[in-house]
Amino acid sequence: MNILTAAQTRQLDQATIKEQHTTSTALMERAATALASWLLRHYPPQVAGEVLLLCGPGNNGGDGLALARLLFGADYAVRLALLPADKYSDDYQYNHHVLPKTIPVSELSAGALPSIQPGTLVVDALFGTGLTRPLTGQAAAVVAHLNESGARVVAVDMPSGLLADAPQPDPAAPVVRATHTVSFGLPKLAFLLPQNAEFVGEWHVEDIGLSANFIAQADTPWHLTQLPAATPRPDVALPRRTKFAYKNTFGHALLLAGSRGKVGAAVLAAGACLRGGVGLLTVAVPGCGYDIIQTTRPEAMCLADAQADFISALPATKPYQAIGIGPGLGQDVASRAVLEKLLRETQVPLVIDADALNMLGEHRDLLDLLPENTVLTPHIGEFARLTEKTKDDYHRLDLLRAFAQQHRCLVVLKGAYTAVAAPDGHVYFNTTGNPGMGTGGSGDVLTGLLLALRADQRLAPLLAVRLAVLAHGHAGDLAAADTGEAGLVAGDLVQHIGPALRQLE
Ligand SMILES: NC(=O)C1=CN([C@@H]2O[C@H](COP(=O)(O)OP(=O)(O)OC[C@H]3O[C@@H](n4cnc5c(N)ncnc54)[C@H](OP(=O)(O)O)[C@@H]3O)[C@@H](O)[C@H]2O)[C@H](O)CC1
Ligand SMILES: [K+]
Repeated sequence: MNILTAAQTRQLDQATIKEQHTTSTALMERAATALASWLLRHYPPQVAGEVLLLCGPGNNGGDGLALARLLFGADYAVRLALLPADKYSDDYQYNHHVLPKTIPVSELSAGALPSIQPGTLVVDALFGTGLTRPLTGQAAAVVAHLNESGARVVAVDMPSGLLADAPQPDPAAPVVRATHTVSFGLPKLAFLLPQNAEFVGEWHVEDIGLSANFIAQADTPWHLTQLPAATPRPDVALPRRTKFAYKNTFGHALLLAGSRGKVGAAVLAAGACLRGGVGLLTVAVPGCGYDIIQTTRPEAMCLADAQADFISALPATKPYQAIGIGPGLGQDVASRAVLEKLLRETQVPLVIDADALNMLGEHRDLLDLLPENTVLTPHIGEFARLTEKTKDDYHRLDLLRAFAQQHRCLVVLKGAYTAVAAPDGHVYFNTTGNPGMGTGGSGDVLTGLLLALRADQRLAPLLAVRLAVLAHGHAGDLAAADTGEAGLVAGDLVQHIGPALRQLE
């Protein structure tokens, strides 16, 4: 699924109107109907109490006016407060004209701020994708008043004051802190960035029949990776295994991992690789890890390094279709020499994680040795060590795209919406997973899963990476359903990889 800019959503409206021979007024009615049905599901009249709708002068406000009419018809207690402006959109004026006369309407003029009780449910229909500059004056005063009220806020399309696809020019300008943001057709880029979470709240997307063709062919570097069942046009799926598939199809992977006190990372990554469907797995660990791997992962073959505490030698890399290095590796200079030798010696698909990433960060010259389509899996801190300190999440996305293009690699930037950047600069935001996965070893599991799918000879590099990230998050969601988010441990992820992958077929 593509993610569009604010400007593209306006073109999407026009494309929909033309393609479906409908009108903007009818499209607004679809939006309002979707909003009303969302509210009926999440805040039915007896739960909502009084609903106060704050409406701006454009089509965001128009959505609010149309919604007020529908809620009023559904027996909600509705009150309106309108922001005065020197011009109003046509669809705003239409919905203002057809508003039931018995709905109380006040004006958000200078000094007259609406009374908002903590129990009031506020609908923020002040500004949406038409916002072009920071809020000032009366609009800013209303938003500040709303944020202080402690009321539950449902934002229409965007929390007012936030731009859909760019950083705030004035961080001091007020932005609505919404409990929920309900948008149409597809999420905005702003919804996927951690710095905006306090304003967006929990985001939802309602289908209002917007032109799927326009969305599909829109020119954008931003995309979503969704479960096949979650989208009418799945663009990632795991091919089913044919009867005559055999071990070589699914590859022989080598995992270089572990050091004294961190052999568990190797155990977790190995387990994930095996559960991820790899044909054969060989795990190279320091001497201290040999018995541990052989005992905990009998399905894997094991190579013990001559050194007891860390990996000091690179095994022969020829027999493998993919090689992973990093989980629990430690920072010993001998292990760094192994990484450098691996980079110099092989063109086999690589997955580089954790300590091995930090080694690349400290020795940037090694980046020039990365084979094409190498997979790097930094979290935000590791990415900063690979590039530079970033001023905000948008700047980090620019750096991410530039890095992937410069080094022709696939970068998995781990976070709430893990972003996969491809060598062509396109970015795919993952939509599965939960905060319970912020637990030790979760990254080791992802590395193992990435290694398994990169060893799968049927999968192109980008598809393998998107599927691994999707399955990892989905395994986390399946596991959290059993253990709860707090109780989730990385081993639970390994246990749920099989069921997660089955839902991607
Ligand atoms: N397909 C869809 O997603 C649909 C979306 N709909 C809704 O339409 C809005 C977008 O409506 P639009 O009229 O383009 O703009 P807004 O309502 O967001 O803003 C209204 C005007 O406010 C002015 N503006 C911009 N920034 C500020 C500011 N900081 N302070 C004051 N005023 C501001 C701006 O006009 P200017 O000429 O002053 O720039 C805006 O035009 C979308 O969000 C959805 O809610 C459709 O209803 C259904 C389909
Ligand atoms: K809004």
